[in-house]
Amino acid sequence: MITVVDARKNYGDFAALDNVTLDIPAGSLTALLGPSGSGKSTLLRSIAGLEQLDGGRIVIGGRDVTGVAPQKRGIGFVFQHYAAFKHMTVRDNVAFGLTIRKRPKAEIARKVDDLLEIVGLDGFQHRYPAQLSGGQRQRMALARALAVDPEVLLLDEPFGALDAKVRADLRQWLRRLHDEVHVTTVLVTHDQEEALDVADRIAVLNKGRIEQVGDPVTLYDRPANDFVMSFLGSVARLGGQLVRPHDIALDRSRERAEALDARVGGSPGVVEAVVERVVRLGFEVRIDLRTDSGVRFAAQVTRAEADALGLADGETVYARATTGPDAAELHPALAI
Ligand SMILES: Nc1ncnc2c1ncn2[C@@H]1O[C@H](COP(=O)(O)OP(=O)(O)OP(=O)(O)O)[C@@H](O)[C@H]1O
Repeated sequence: MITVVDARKNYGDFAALDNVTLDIPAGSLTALLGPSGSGKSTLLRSIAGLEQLDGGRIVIGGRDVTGVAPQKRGIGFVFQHYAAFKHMTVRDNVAFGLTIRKRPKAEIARKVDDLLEIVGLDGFQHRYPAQLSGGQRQRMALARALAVDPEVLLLDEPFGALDAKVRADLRQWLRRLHDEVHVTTVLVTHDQEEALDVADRIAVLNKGRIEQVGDPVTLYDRPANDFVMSFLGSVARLGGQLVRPHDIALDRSRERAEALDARVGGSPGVVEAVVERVVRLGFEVRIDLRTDSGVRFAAQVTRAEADALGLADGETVYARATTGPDAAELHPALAI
């Protein structure tokens, strides 16, 4: 378990961390998610001891490490841009932490072989970092960080420099690795899809403060505020209220829309809009809409629903939210 208590970090007058308190459970894979400049890296680097806090405490596994040097905190760290010794082979890079700790040669050899297998790099022992792809280098960096059996693994946008496909593959791989190795892992990312996909807990940061902490489903379904809601996925503003595009239903008849809407507590009401565009996204269909007053929003429906509506550009529809703030439990009843 990592506990951050009232952490403060200032750069001049600017509070990069503004009294952050956070518990990171042992064995979890926790994502620190937030926009650029929200303080994610500062928090991660403070846990690592690479930044000194101006106030507050960091406790790792029951030990207050606030004033402890980074190399004595029992952490492994992986950065966005791999930091490897270019003149050393993959094997020697992974072995580095063990070699400087003067561990017996046989133990090092066994451990490095095991780790290279876990990260899918067996057969690459004798290559140099320049002979690896970006994704392979990041996996090597992970093996190196894991070699010294850290209590905590800290990852700062480890896949940030890679292209989208490799990135998606590596996060699946990280999830499986974590299920195997179970080391308490903290991942910094600004990508909500990455956080929702890989983490079992997410802490959402904004302007040096924590907005909400929870598991992905809770954060997505019950965001604490508008910031968390918009940051965790696309949203539409319907009658002044934020609604997810797939929580909007469309009707051609105002009467029917109003009758169904009356059953949703706290709903923003029925909004008349004109179809600007119908975009087929495989199984789902996005319908771009515009109200009389020029407000644009999108609804996302299944293909079957879109076909039943038979919408074309320029037609008028009546939009309503299928979930309201006080009536989430009504949602299934409305799926008619
Ligand atoms: N050494 C520094 N000196 C001055 N300001 C800094 C320093 N390091 C970070 N900051 C500021 O602190 C704030 C938080 O930075 P941090 O790197 O933690 O953000 P982040 O959420 O990780 O953003 P990104 O996703 O862009 O890396 C930013 O406004 C940044 O400009």
